[in-house]
Amino acid sequence: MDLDELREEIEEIDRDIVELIARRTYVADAVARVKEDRDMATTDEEQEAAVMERAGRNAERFDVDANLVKAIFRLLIELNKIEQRSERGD
Ligand SMILES: C=C(O[C@@H]1C=C(C(=O)O)C=C[C@H]1O)C(=O)O
Repeated sequence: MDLDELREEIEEIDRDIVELIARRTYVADAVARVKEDRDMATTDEEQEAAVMERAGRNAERFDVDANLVKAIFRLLIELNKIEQRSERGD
Protein backbone atom coordinates (compact mmCIF):
# COMPACT_ATOMS: atom_id res chain seq x y z
CA MET A 1 0.00 0.00 0.00
CA ASP A 2 1.30 3.49 -0.78
CA LEU A 3 1.00 6.57 1.45
CA ASP A 4 -2.10 7.94 -0.30
CA GLU A 5 -3.94 4.64 0.11
CA LEU A 6 -3.02 4.43 3.78
CA ARG A 7 -4.24 8.00 4.31
CA GLU A 8 -7.51 7.17 2.54
CA GLU A 9 -7.94 4.28 4.97
CA ILE A 10 -7.36 6.67 7.89
CA GLU A 11 -9.90 9.11 6.38
CA GLU A 12 -12.53 6.36 6.26
CA ILE A 13 -11.79 5.34 9.84
CA ASP A 14 -12.02 8.98 10.98
CA ARG A 15 -15.47 9.25 9.37
CA ASP A 16 -16.55 6.05 11.15
CA ILE A 17 -15.27 7.41 14.47
CA VAL A 18 -17.33 10.60 14.09
CA GLU A 19 -20.39 8.51 13.13
CA LEU A 20 -19.95 6.42 16.28
CA ILE A 21 -19.55 9.55 18.41
CA ALA A 22 -22.79 10.88 16.91
CA ARG A 23 -24.55 7.57 17.67
CA ARG A 24 -23.28 7.66 21.27
CA THR A 25 -24.62 11.21 21.58
CA TYR A 26 -28.06 10.30 20.17
CA VAL A 27 -28.36 7.48 22.73
CA ALA A 28 -27.36 9.95 25.46
CA ASP A 29 -30.28 12.17 24.36
CA ALA A 30 -32.63 9.23 25.00
CA VAL A 31 -30.94 8.60 28.38
CA ALA A 32 -31.45 12.31 29.23
CA ARG A 33 -35.21 12.04 28.59
CA VAL A 34 -35.52 8.91 30.78
CA LYS A 35 -33.57 10.61 33.58
CA GLU A 36 -35.72 13.73 33.33
CA ASP A 37 -38.91 11.60 33.59
CA ARG A 38 -37.48 9.89 36.67
CA ASP A 39 -36.22 13.14 38.16
CA MET A 40 -32.60 11.91 38.10
CA ALA A 41 -29.46 14.08 37.83
CA THR A 42 -27.57 14.27 34.52
CA THR A 43 -24.30 13.12 36.10
CA ASP A 44 -24.08 9.52 37.29
CA GLU A 45 -20.60 9.05 38.76
CA GLU A 46 -20.98 5.30 39.26
CA GLN A 47 -21.90 4.83 35.59
CA GLU A 48 -19.01 7.09 34.52
CA ALA A 49 -16.58 4.97 36.57
CA ALA A 50 -17.95 1.81 34.90
CA VAL A 51 -17.53 3.39 31.42
CA MET A 52 -13.93 4.41 32.21
CA GLU A 53 -13.13 0.98 33.62
CA ARG A 54 -14.48 -0.68 30.49
CA ALA A 55 -12.55 1.74 28.24
CA GLY A 56 -9.31 0.79 30.01
CA ARG A 57 -10.04 -2.93 29.68
CA ASN A 58 -10.91 -2.61 25.98
CA ALA A 59 -7.74 -0.59 25.36
CA GLU A 60 -5.64 -3.35 26.92
CA ARG A 61 -7.48 -5.94 24.86
CA PHE A 62 -6.60 -4.11 21.63
CA ASP A 63 -3.09 -3.24 22.85
CA VAL A 64 -3.43 0.54 22.82
CA ASP A 65 -2.45 2.98 25.56
CA ALA A 66 -5.14 2.70 28.27
CA ASN A 67 -4.51 6.17 29.72
CA LEU A 68 -4.88 7.87 26.34
CA VAL A 69 -8.03 5.88 25.52
CA LYS A 70 -9.45 6.84 28.93
CA ALA A 71 -8.66 10.52 28.19
CA ILE A 72 -10.72 10.23 24.99
CA PHE A 73 -13.60 8.64 26.93
CA ARG A 74 -13.48 11.44 29.51
CA LEU A 75 -14.08 13.87 26.63
CA LEU A 76 -16.89 11.69 25.22
CA ILE A 77 -18.61 11.66 28.61
CA GLU A 78 -18.31 15.47 28.86
CA LEU A 79 -19.71 15.82 25.33
CA ASN A 80 -22.69 13.66 26.30
CA LYS A 81 -23.37 15.64 29.46
CA ILE A 82 -23.34 18.94 27.53
CA GLU A 83 -25.77 17.38 25.00
CA GLN A 84 -27.96 15.92 27.79
CA ARG A 85 -28.15 19.27 29.59
CA SER A 86 -29.25 21.05 26.43
CA GLU A 87 -31.80 18.26 25.72
CA ARG A 88 -33.23 18.77 29.22
CA GLY A 89 -33.04 22.54 28.95
CA ASP A 90 -30.99 22.99 32.15
C1 LIG B 1 -25.17 8.65 29.38
C2 LIG B 1 -25.35 8.84 30.69
O1 LIG B 1 -25.17 10.10 31.31
C3 LIG B 1 -23.90 10.61 31.73
C4 LIG B 1 -22.91 10.33 30.68
C5 LIG B 1 -22.24 9.12 30.67
C6 LIG B 1 -21.53 8.65 29.44
O2 LIG B 1 -21.36 9.45 28.51
O3 LIG B 1 -21.16 7.46 29.37
C7 LIG B 1 -22.24 8.32 31.83
C8 LIG B 1 -22.88 8.71 32.97
C9 LIG B 1 -23.58 10.01 33.10
O4 LIG B 1 -22.80 10.90 33.86
C10 LIG B 1 -25.80 7.75 31.58
O5 LIG B 1 -26.18 8.03 32.73
O6 LIG B 1 -25.78 6.58 31.13
